[in-house]
Amino acid sequence: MGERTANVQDGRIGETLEGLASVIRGRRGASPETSYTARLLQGPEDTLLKKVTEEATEVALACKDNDHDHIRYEAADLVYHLLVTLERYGVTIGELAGELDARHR
Ligand SMILES: N=c1c2ncn([C@@H]3O[C@H](COP(=O)(O)OP(=O)(O)OP(=O)(O)O)[C@@H](O)[C@H]3O)c2ncn1[C@@H]1O[C@H](COP(=O)(O)O)[C@@H](O)[C@H]1O
Repeated sequence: MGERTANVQDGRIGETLEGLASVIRGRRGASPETSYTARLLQGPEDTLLKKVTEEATEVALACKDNDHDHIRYEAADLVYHLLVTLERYGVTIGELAGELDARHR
């Protein structure tokens, strides 16, 4: 089931990431009272940076358990928090793609 879900998404990961990045960008001016994303974007820098570090650790722990569904779940948490981090520091998805493409051999 977990594998199947992942495979269905494979063909449109770019669309998914762009869509999520766009939602996150739109939360720049949202109220921190109603939006977790707005709290991360507008709150203390260290809250966001600590969160993205924690999420990376949670991916590593799920890998150590070799738990497929848990790895996928925590990876999604990490990607979301990474996208919020990129938005906060002004790095676009396009720039990220450019960096990755430039490394492609
Ligand atoms: N993709 C996400 C997303 N992924 C994770 N999270 C939040 O990130 C937090 C993760 O923190 P924790 O790891 O402590 O929470 P947890 O998963 O319950 O805990 P663990 O089991 O991992 O330990 C939770 O509050 C989640 O709700 C997200 N919050 C928002 N989004 C996206 O952002 C959009 C805007 O949402 P608002 O933030 O509500 O504006 C949403 O429509 C979603 O598309």
